[in-house]
Order: sequence, then structure tokens, then C-alpha cells
Amino acid sequence: MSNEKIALFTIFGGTGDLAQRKLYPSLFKLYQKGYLKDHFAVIGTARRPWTDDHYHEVISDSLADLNADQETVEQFASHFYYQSHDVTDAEHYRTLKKLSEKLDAQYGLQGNRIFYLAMAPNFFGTIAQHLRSENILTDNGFNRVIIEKPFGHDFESAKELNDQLTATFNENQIYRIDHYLGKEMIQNITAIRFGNNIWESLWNNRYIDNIQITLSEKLGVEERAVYYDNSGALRDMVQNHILQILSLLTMDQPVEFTENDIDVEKVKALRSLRPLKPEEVATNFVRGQYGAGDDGAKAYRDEDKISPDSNTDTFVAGKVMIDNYRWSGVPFYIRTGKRLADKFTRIDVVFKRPVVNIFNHDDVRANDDAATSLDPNILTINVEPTEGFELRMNAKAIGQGFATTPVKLNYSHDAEATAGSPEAYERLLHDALNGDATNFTHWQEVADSWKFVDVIQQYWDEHQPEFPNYRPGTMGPDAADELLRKDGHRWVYRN
Ligand SMILES: NC(=O)C1=CN([C@@H]2O[C@H](COP(=O)(O)OP(=O)(O)OC[C@H]3O[C@@H](n4cnc5c(N)ncnc54)[C@H](OP(=O)(O)O)[C@@H]3O)[C@@H](O)[C@H]2O)C=CC1
Ligand SMILES: O=C1O[C@H](COP(=O)(O)O)[C@@H](O)[C@H](O)[C@H]1O
Repeated sequence: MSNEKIALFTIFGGTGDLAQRKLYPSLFKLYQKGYLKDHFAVIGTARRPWTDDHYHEVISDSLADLNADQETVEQFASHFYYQSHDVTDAEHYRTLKKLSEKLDAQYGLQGNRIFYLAMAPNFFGTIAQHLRSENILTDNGFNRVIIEKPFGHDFESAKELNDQLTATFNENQIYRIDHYLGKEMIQNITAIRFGNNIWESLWNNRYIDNIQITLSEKLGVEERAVYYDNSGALRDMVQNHILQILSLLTMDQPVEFTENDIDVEKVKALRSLRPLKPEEVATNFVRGQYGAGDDGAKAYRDEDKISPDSNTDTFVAGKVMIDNYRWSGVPFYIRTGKRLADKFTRIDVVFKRPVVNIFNHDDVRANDDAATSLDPNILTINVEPTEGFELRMNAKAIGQGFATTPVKLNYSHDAEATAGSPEAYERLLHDALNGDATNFTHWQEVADSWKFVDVIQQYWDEHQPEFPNYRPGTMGPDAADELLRKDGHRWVYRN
């Protein structure tokens, strides 16, 4: 049976960085795998006056790292058409409509349309509005719109944007990208939780002590300084990726593994986040900005296109509580930042220690405490660069006598399987072609996430930070360690 998908992609922002670095290579991989074949076409659109021939060269260059054979690349690129225009100009859409109809007839696209908005978010509303007013949507096929992040700057702007989009598209036609949801190991969270009785029966406040989510980046803001300086780590990484991961870790079991059932549970989890009062922000959240490195690395404020007195956060750590029966009392520690020690994403699930240490009764008596000096079991989900799981347990140390020692059970996907597995954007484009929005964020999730984050951002905006406060190559400011220390915890990953 053929797996071929039929669609016309219209990429707004076809000359941009995202299109060239992520979208064209991902579409090409779908082409190599036969999901895209004869019945697809792509219109790239932006203001630059490119010709189709030049566009084909750009497509070909964007695939350079994939080492594909030239003939396949040329065949793939021949499905691409470039249209130069300004998206604020209604004339643009009339030309687009004509070209779309021509390509539909030429490639047999059955009215199926995917509109990919790979542009600055301030254009999303106007594009959606023109797609409606200029009758670009079809009656005979599907119409889906993929929206890049950021989805708004706060709850109000996100709502305004959503209202603009829903004036043209139904919620089930809107695919809000969160590329973390396309990552193999993030998708694995539901598999390990709901596919293993040992985990699901322990996945609650009786057995779990705390959960830590770390999204650490070694690089700085690179080419995206202007966007980042207006955003900061809280908006850039916490509102979306981290809260999405948190919702997958904490949601209750969906009735079925379907988009709707999963969405219902994720929304419940996000609605259970304990909202912070402004006066609680400083004790539950830490912000940071990197200074200069000993090796001559620039401070954030000295980076290109960054304001020299910028108060933008390049690091966030926080303690999040979830007020429901399953999670009451369990802290979720989150952190993310630029120019940290290394590039990795991991989740550490720290279990409660055994209540009695039969191997050392003095230990219990001395502490007068339920916890013992036995190490806690820790399940680590390595999201990247290694993909796999690690479980720390206590075992008998080899040899005479009886002492316990921590050991690790380790599983990693093998390098060959990982190399062949689809990249996040490829997976998500494939899902959108299939009409499956499970790994996209629904409006209610976006809304609840912004409401949680807005309180923190607003408090920060009203209070002057003491920046810079961490050195590049570290895991952020000392206050991020103190955040856990004062609860009697510590980060599982420390450098
Ligand atoms: N790049 C990345 O790694 C990531 C990007 N994103 C998001 O993706 C979106 C695009 O980002 P990115 O590709 O980096 O941005 P770029 O600045 O590289 O691209 C912007 C695109 O918009 C086009 N454009 C700008 N103004 C107009 C206009 N008035 N009419 C028509 N086209 C216009 C530009 O082309 P021209 O100048 O020719 O008009 C260009 O193609 C943003 O929402 C960003 O936040 C999200 C995650 C990662
Ligand atoms: O969304 C974003 O994510 C990247 C990090 O993504 P990863 O897949 O490389 O972990 C981040 O660099 C960027 O600032 C942010 O907008």
C-alpha cells in the first residue's frame, strides 16, 4: 500500500533561516521515504525577488549535509515554486491563489493545503485574515495551518493571535509547533509511563520525591539576538517546551492514546499548576544572565545586536508545584539557559528513599527521620544528545561483608537507529500531513502556560535584576543550587 501523502505546501518565509535549515531538509527526508512523491508541490514565498531557478539552488544547498544523490535532489527541487511578494499586500494572495490552482491541477493535489507560517509572529494574523478574505482555502480538500513559535508574548497577545487565527481556521486545522514534542525521547515519556506497570504504579507523590527537568544549551543567542532579547529564557523555553514536558510527565492516563484524550489530560495537568503570587516569585524562581567567560567569551550584554543594559534572562530555574491528588507535595524543579556547561536535555525522576535502612540501624536513629542515607532511586530520561534511560539502584557491593553501593542500569538507543530516526521537524510535518495534531499544542495548553508564566515575567519586569550573575560554561547562578538546597534537595546533574 502506498504511503504517499498529497498536498500543496505554502511556506510563508520561504527565504528564511528556519525554512532553509529545518523545513526543506525535513521535506526532503519525507520525499526520500516516499511519503512525498509525485503528488506534492511547495510554494515558497517572501519579499526577495528570487526566480524559480534560484530557489531550486537554495533548496539544493539546504540539503548539502544530507549527501543525497544529485538526481534525487533535482527531482525533489523541481516540485518547488517561488513567489515574491509582501504578505501585507492583498495582491500577493491573488497571485498565490492562481499559482496554487495551477499546481493543484498539474500535480493532482485534490485541494489539500498546508500553510506553514515560518515568519515573525506579527504577520500570522494578517496572513490568516488574507487567506480567508482572498478565498485561498479550498472546499474539496483539507486546509491546515502550521504556526511557528513564539505563540504570543504573554496571555493577552496569544489570545489576540488565536482569535485572529480562529477567524479563518478551526482549532482542528491549527497546528502549533513545539518541536520538543517531535523529539523521540519526549514522545517516549508516554510509552514508558503507560506501558510499564512498575512506573505507572509508582508515578505519584507516595513514591516520587521530586522531578527535575533540565534543557541546557552551550551556545548563546547566535543569529537570533533581536528576537531573543525581546523574549528571554522564560518565554523562549519555559512557557512552551518545559511546560509541555511537564504536562506529559504529570498528566493522568488518557482513556485512549488519541489526540483528544491526551489533550484532555494535558490540559488538566496544566490547569493544576499552582499559580504563583507575585510575592512568591523571588523564592520559587531564579533568573540569570551570563557574563564574560575567562576564555574571552563575550558577556550577553556585549553580544551583537544585544542592548548593553539588557535585563533579558538567559537562564531560568524554578520550582513548580502541582495541586492535585497525584502530585500534591512533589516539587518539579526546572532549569534552562544559554552558554551553560554543555548541550543536553534530561529528566531526572528522583524516588523517595527506603523508609528504613536495615543495613544500618544507627543511621535511622541518628537522623530521627524517615529518610535514610541509602541513595534514592533515580530514573533519568536522556532526551539528547544521548537517547535512553538510566536507573540508579542500591545493590550489594562486591566482596566480603555487607555494604550497599549505588549501581546504574543503562539503556541507550543504538547510534545507527538514532541516526536513521526522523528529526523533530520531519516527524511533525509527517503528522500534519496525516492530520494528527497529538504532538502539537492546543490553544488551552498555550493559554494555561502563558497564565502561569505571565506572573513570573511581570514580577521580573518590575524588579531590577543583578545581572550578569553566572559565568559561561557553568550550570547557571548559585541561586539555582540554593533553590533546591533550601528544600533539602540538589540537582542530579551538576558539573
Ligand atoms: N530559525 C530558527 O531556528 C527558529 C525559528 N522559529 C520561528 O520561525 C519563524 C521564522 O524564523 P526565521 O526563519 O529564523 O526568521 P528569518 O528572519 O530568517 O525569516 C523571516 C522570513 O520572513 C520573510 N518576510 C519578512 N517580512 C516579510 C513580508 N512583509 N512579506 C513577506 N515575507 C516577509 C523573510 O523574507 P524576505 O526578507 O525575503 O521578505 C524571511 O523569509 C519565527 O516565528 C521564529 O520565531 C522557531 C524556532 C526556531
Ligand atoms: O525553541 C527553541 O529551542 C532551541 C533549542 O532547541 P534544541 O532542539 O536545540 O534543544 C533554542 O536554542 C531556541 O532559543 C529556542 O527558540
